[in-house]
Amino acid sequence: MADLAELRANIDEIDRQMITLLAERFKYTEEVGIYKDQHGLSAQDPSREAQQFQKLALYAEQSGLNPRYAEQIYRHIMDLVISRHQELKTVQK
Ligand SMILES: O=C(O)C(=O)C[C@]1(C(=O)O)C=C[C@@H](O)C=C1
Repeated sequence: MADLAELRANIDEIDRQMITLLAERFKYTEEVGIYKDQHGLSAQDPSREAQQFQKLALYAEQSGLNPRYAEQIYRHIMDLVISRHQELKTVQK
């Protein structure tokens, strides 16, 4: 059994990688938000989300992650993205 410091070092490294990937994901969703604003599209796209949640559940199962955790984490991420897209739409032009 690894000691606590070793376990926490692994967690810290995963957190570093997750933040890097989240920053990258939010850069792309920012571009999507600008595109949606310019083309008069809704901030939220439920059919796209349904496809994503299906894939996320599969990835979670394949990785041994509780699919409900994946769903809750991504629901929160997407809600943040939707809020940002709504904000982009209300910016004075
Ligand atoms: O793909 C889009 O249309 C997005 O706005 C991105 C995103 C996402 O974070 O993946 C966010 C909100 C939408 O409801 C669907 C997906």
